[in-house]
Amino acid sequence: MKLILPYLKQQWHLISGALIATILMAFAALWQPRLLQYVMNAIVARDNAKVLSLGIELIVLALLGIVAGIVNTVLSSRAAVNIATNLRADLYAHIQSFSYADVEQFSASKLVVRMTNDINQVQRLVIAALQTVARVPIMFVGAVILAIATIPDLWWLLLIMIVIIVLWAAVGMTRMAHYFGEVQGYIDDVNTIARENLMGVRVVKSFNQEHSQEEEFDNSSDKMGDVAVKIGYTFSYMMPGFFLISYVAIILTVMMIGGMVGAHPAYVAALASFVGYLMQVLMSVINASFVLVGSTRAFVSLNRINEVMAHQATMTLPEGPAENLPGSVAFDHVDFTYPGSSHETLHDVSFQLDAGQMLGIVGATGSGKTTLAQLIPRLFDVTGGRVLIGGKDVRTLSAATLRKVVAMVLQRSTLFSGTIAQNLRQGKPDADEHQMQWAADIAQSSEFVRHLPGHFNAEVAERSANFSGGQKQRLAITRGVIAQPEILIMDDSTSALDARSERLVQEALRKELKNTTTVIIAEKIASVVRANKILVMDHGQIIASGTHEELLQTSPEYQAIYRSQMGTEGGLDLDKA
Ligand SMILES: Nc1ncnc2c1ncn2[C@@H]1O[C@H](COP(=O)(O)OP(=O)(O)OP(=O)(O)O)[C@@H](O)[C@H]1O
Repeated sequence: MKLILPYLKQQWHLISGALIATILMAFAALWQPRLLQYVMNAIVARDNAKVLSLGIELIVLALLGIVAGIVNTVLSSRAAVNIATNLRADLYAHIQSFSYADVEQFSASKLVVRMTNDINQVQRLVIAALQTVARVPIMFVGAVILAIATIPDLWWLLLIMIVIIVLWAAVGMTRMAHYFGEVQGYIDDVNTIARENLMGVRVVKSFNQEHSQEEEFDNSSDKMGDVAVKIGYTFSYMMPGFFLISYVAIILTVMMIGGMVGAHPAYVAALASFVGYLMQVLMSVINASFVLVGSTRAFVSLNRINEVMAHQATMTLPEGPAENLPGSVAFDHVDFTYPGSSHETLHDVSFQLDAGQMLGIVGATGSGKTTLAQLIPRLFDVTGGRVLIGGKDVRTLSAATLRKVVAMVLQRSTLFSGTIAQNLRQGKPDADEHQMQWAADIAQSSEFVRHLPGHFNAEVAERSANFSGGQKQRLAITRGVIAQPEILIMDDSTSALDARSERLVQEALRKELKNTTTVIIAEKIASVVRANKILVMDHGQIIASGTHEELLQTSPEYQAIYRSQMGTEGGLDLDKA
């Protein structure tokens, strides 16, 4: 609740208007049975003039109720939408401050559900609350008082009906609250499965996995459906139960009044009014229980949003302007364990690289190459030792400095929907066409961009589905080099390029980015053969380092990798490199 209070305060004018309107609605509704009673009395007394004036009063009251209802709906919807929009914007901004590890901890699809479904629940709660929170207590208390004032002798009947209805509502509500909590969990599951399947649609299709994926989705969806059926079932017996209780109360009222008419003839005219109040008491309890049920669902959502909002980014980068730093890199006895993992992924990693040098990293799959590289732009913090750029611990560098000095190109390059130019400007916001062309020439992407309609203004589809793997990698390299970073990390980012293109990229990098330090993670030895230093990784440790020639003499592991690639594309290419 604390989470939503500031948002409610921001909308106080709309909320006050909605509450005033709902209070007016309550009073209009409460007065109607009483006026009806007066009309009955006037009819019995054959006072036509009074019947007419009371009739007009009834119509005016009904109109007032309708207008107040419309005003309430408009204002409460607007307040709820504003609150949801502001909350969503703040949630999104907060998630943006998360480190890579934080996003992994929650999982991307769960964060999306928080921003969509959970916020919608809160929006619905605000609307329901503004429509009922003030009205229900007024209606309930007012109807009870007016019912007793109408036929004081039947106070006990009213009391019994209220107790039974409240108990009945409590039984149903407890069940519903439980089911709604369950549904929310299943929504998360269904979203995760749908997201993974749709994002991996090519794999699903190529492995003919549609059927098994469908089964998995259906399984979770069925569980959600089962709970929804239970919710429907609970509704289906709760509502008739409410009406049964009220009909029994009405029959008892009529029977009781039948016995009292002798002593109180006015009770006949009061009957309709009393029954009207009985129904209003009933409706107040039903409305209150629905809002409470709805709010348990929304409170689950609020808690889930709060969980994200309360999560402080595990890593914050210092604020400050972008510094100029030389591109030297040093690892000083670095240990690293992934958050939540029980074993060290990197152990005692130390090496030094001067500005402008090229570092190659090779090693078996899972040996820690990517992990090592991720520590340079500080995607994660070391758990022991230090990573230094230009002689400074990366933990002391501002976000602006780190982003300016280091660019990282990943194997699975992510391009965003929009245009090629927009994607390239993520690397350099003020990049002009000339600079784009220069970077594209280095990354060997100018040839295919030239053939696209609109060239750099060509469209990039969602998940860059309109580009091949090699084209995506070339564009990602273009984005990486466009700002001429001091340090360029290429994590297996030429794997989809043919040997000739890869060699051309490397030659262009050497020629155009002479002062840039390059860190190249590669499967193929041919990709790193010209490096000033090559690290051979195994189980999170550097087991050998040196130049290609040195390693061929000294490292059996390097020799083994080299031999395994002889005669392959990489091995053949090595001779030409
Ligand atoms: N986000 C993560 N959370 C927990 N463990 C991880 C995470 N990412 C990687 N690992 C683990 O860390 C180890 C090193 O992974 P890393 O990706 O650095 O290897 P790699 O040498 O780059 O492998 P490859 O050549 O296959 O890309 C692996 O055992 C992997 O399972």
